[in-house]
Amino acid sequence: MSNTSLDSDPPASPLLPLETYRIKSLPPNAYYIPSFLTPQESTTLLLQISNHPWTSLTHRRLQPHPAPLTPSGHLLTTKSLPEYLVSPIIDRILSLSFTSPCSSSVESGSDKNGNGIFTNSPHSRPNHVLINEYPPGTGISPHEDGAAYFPVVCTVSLGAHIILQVTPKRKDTIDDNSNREEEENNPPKIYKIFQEPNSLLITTDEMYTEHLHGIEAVEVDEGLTDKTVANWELLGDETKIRILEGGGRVRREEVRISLTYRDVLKVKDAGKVFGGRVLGRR
Ligand SMILES: O=C(O)CCC(=O)C(=O)O
Ligand SMILES: [Fe+2]
Repeated sequence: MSNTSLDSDPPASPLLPLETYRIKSLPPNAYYIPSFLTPQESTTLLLQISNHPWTSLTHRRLQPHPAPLTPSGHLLTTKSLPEYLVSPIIDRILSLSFTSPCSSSVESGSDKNGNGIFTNSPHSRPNHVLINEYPPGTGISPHEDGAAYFPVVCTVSLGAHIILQVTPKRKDTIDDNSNREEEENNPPKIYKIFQEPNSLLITTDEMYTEHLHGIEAVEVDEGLTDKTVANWELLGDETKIRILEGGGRVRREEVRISLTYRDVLKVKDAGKVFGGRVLGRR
């Protein structure tokens, strides 16, 4: 007789309405969900990821699923996302709701067309996942994700913690000396978001369109306090204790892997692209 309680780890905590996870100290809008995946789910996912080929960049590696975007920002493929990237992550993302408790629909995704984070996106769900691998001491330069995507990014972190730095985009001040002076006197605010392993970070709206994000290429993150970490209140107790005991310094001891879920606006079915002519819209 099988006893599932013996061979599975405890289920992920029921998801609460999105508002519960809002990072209140940030411009609108960002949400941070600790323990979005269970340790067992994260181990299984890491194993699946390791079975697929990586594209190597200078300091890090990545996997675009189901395919890389074309230079013009199109998703051109006949494939859809593999099942291990859909369940449980997309099901759970779609079950997150702005209005009602969503614990009963966590696995079925039954709330997906209600009042969720992808309700107004063209495909009503993420259709692309970029997996990035960061060995300790590596990062990603400040950038914006741009117009190829619906402005919602859902990032799952695995392996090790990382600090995402978010900063308002500079206004165009090239010929404006007074603005330049003002910016020199008031350096732009840098927000730090501490991403624990197995967490989900959602950024959207002004956070997506008016800010740059990046990760410093360091082995030790420093200056972390309840004042400098934007999502301090949403962190687990163990993490807070680790930061406090380290005097605001935390070493990145392991490789961190992120899965970035987005809805690419323009999708073309590679099977319908013929002689350079697109016969189907999606
Ligand atoms: O790894 C991350 O958390 C950020 C990745 C990122 O910014 C991107 O893929 O555009
Ligand atoms: Fe990005």
